[in-house]
Amino acid sequence: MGVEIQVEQLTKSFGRHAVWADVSLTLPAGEISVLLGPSGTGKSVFLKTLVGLLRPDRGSVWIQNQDLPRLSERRLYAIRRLFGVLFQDGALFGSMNIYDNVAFPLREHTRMSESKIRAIVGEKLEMVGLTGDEEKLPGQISGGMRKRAGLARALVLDPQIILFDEPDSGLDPVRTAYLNQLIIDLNQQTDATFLIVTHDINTARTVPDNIGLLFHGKLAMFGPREMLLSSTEPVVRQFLNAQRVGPIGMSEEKDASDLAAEEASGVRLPALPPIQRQLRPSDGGIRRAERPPGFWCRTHGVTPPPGSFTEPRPIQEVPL
Ligand SMILES: Nc1ncnc2c1ncn2[C@@H]1O[C@H](COP(=O)(O)OP(=O)(O)OP(=O)(O)O)[C@@H](O)[C@H]1O
Repeated sequence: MGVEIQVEQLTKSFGRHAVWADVSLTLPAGEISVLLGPSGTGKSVFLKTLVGLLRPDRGSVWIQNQDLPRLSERRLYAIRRLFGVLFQDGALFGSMNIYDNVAFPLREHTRMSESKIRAIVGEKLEMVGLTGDEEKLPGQISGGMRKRAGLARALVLDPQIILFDEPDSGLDPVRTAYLNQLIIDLNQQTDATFLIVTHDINTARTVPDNIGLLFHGKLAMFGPREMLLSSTEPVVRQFLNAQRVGPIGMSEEKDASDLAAEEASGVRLPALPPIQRQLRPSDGGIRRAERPPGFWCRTHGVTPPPGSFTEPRPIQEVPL
């Protein structure tokens, strides 16, 4: 079972550059959360701060009653064992084949025998669909395969928290769809706590249990998927619907005159699109964190946009 992460008033800057301030949120144990935000708002910095690779200026990251930023290097090292991290490019060692890359954390952090290591590496490679590719070097496989190899490596120590930094960057829509299904299936199998940084709005709308949005140095909103997808808060609405009209401009925040001009021109955001059903495990089972479609809206008296939660239409086969 995954563990809860409680972030309180977290603040990070580099010199005079404030990245974000007073970020507070709880990543519920075993649930999938997505973190969104315009480029440069500090999503990767947030992941690195969670795992203790960067120290915040102030604030707390509570995991199992321990406040990460206050831990000694030795205790931090121990608690990092709870984490698996999938970095953007898979972060594989170019000179090692896929097998050795995936075996690396086991050889570094455990005293397991090579036969035990072989069993675990084989199991994780099978989970991500890379059985048979053990001997290949990272340079000999596609970007999508490198991501999956990076994921297998992130899984070998059976982490209770998995952080994904843009798992879908550089992938075509079909491979992104496969990866999203893999993420849902992995969450069902491991019950770990997932946090995914992504720019892919379709991923954000269909995969997570919770969504967070960083904007202009603050956490604009964090909460259940249906809460954000039905929100009319301007920043959330603009970002989750990938629109130009709204407070977010090309260089992050529009200035007052741009916003006033937009207002005067009478352009309005289009109606909220329907909320799609959340992606489900491929074996037809359920994830522990899964809720029935529309559950949050119903229990909070929110009327979802028309057409929400309808069953996807079966694809009609057209005779050639
Ligand atoms: N080690 C560092 N030293 C100084 N500044 C840094 C460091 N790491 C990140 N930054 C700065 O912090 C800001 C946030 O960077 P980050 O990579 O977290 O953004 P992001 O939201 O993940 O962006 P993108 O969506 O484009 O990947 C950027 O301005 C970046 O230059």
